[in-house]
Amino acid sequence: MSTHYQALILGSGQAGTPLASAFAKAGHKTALIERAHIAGCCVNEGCTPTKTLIASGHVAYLAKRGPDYGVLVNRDEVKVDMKKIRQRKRDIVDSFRGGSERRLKEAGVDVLMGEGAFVDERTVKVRFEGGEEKVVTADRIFVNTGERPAPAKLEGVEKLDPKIVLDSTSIQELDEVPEHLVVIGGGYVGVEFAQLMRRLGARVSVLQRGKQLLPREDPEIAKCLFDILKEDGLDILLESQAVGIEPHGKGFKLKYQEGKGGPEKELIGSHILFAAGRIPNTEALDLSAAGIKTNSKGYIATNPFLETSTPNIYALGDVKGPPAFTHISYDDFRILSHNLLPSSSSSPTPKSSTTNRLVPYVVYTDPQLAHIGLHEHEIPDRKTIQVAKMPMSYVARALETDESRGMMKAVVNRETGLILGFTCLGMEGGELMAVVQMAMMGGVRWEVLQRAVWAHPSLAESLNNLWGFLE
Ligand SMILES: Cc1cc2nc3c(=O)[nH]c(=O)nc-3n(C[C@H](O)[C@H](O)[C@H](O)COP(=O)(O)OP(=O)(O)OC[C@H]3O[C@@H](n4cnc5c(N)ncnc54)[C@H](O)[C@@H]3O)c2cc1C
Ligand SMILES: NC(=O)c1ccc[n+]([C@@H]2O[C@H](COP(=O)([O-])OP(=O)(O)OC[C@H]3O[C@@H](n4cnc5c(N)ncnc54)[C@H](O)[C@@H]3O)[C@@H](O)[C@H]2O)c1
Repeated sequence: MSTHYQALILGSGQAGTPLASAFAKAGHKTALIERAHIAGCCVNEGCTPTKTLIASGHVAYLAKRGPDYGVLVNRDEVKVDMKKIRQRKRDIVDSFRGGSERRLKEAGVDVLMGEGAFVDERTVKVRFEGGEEKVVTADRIFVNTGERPAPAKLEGVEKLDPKIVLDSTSIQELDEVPEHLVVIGGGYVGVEFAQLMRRLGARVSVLQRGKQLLPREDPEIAKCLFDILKEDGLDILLESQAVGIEPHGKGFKLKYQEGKGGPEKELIGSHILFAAGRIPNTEALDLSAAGIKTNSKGYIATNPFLETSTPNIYALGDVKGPPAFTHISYDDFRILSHNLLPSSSSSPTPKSSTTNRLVPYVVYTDPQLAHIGLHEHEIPDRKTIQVAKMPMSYVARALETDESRGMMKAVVNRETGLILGFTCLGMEGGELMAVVQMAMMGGVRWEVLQRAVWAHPSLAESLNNLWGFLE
């Protein structure tokens, strides 16, 4: 016999988890189906653990730079304890996940720890670990099943010891620093882990297929990050493609083509990290049984109200395609709870949607790469805009801290003075970007920021000076 729910959530991601609590608290009979762990990728294998590990990497980096600040340590004696670093990461993840589990329980959500698959547009079958199954039906179904790392695709990879073939999840469980880590892919995952492992003491080589790191970023910013990572001792091979791999001692020999049409070369490494993108968790769902359409890349197609092609089925977070960020998934939760749960306010508000949503993000390299709005290359008519660029070495706070690598760049509308986009590759770039985000949200012209009184010596103070570079 099936159990009927008013709201059924598939996947405990960054939208589904709070949505389940919100529905349950509003008095709806609600269930959440999760096949691996409550709180999804972000908490268990994404943002939380990586930013915790990166904090250890930052301390290692600063410890080695002690003498630059007059703090006398022997650079060569700075050692890392990978088991301790991993335990610190595990503890923080456990505590965050525990918080999510507790909130679901307190809200009265039925949590079903198993894999969900559609039977039809109202029915889902849950398969539990032991093989038992349960059928549930629901008035509304929300899919928040996220993505996972694209599988390692390289001729010969199956012959390697699986312990040295890593993805963004397994690399976080290493108990020692790799001797020579080769990273395939220079996207967000690739650059964050590459710099982290270098700081912890590994030799690191990055193979990036495209002609710049982080292909979606402004080329000038990407080049600036490239130079910073090179300065930190990373080998970065652009326009390079892995061709094949074979076991070599305890590690491997990687054959790759360097540069477009360049010669075939070899690289000896101890561990290989595949960071060449992520794929949606949709196969297990049997979407066709519920008539849910996907786009050409396999992501669930939704309209701006997050409705799928099947009435009363919604998709949230990464499973509906990029941008794939926790805060975007969380905003999907906000949109649906606003549209579907009656508000306590007496005056009705318009339906929320994803239309014109601002998408800020931060890549947690050091310095951080933070961005919001449009890039210069995304604006078709160059005559309508003005661009300002300023090196971080003009920022007093960055100089005083001796973390002045990087640059910032803003794009404004020439006529209205409104800010269209802002990037900061600089220390605490995410915090500075948030200041500009506020201005963009409020429709504040750049001149207002130029004239504002900012506390000295804050990073925000640089917003007095940046606009002097508008060309
Ligand atoms: C290494 C790494 C670092 C990242 N760092 C950041 C960062 O710093 N900042 C940021 O904003 N974003 C970051 N991200 C991206 C971020 O983690 C995701 O955008 C975020 O987790 C949103 O995911 P989601 O809500 O779509 O679902 P997810 O968090 O992916 O959760 C989906 C859940 O669904 C479950 N599931 C899948 N299929 C089924 C099924 N059939 N039945 C039941 N359950 C199922 C999965 O087990 C999972 O728990 C990072 C990602 C990675 C990999
Ligand atoms: N700080 C953050 O917010 C953060 C951190 C990590 C991940 N994420 C999210 O996760 C998403 C996925 O990140 P990702 O880095 O896995 O994917 P990605 O798609 O951003 O980057 C993959 C990179 O690999 C390269 N590539 C692909 N195939 C290759 C090959 N065969 N050889 C060499 N290079 C190859 C691509 O050119 C690209 O640069 C991101 O887009 C982001 O939304 C966010």
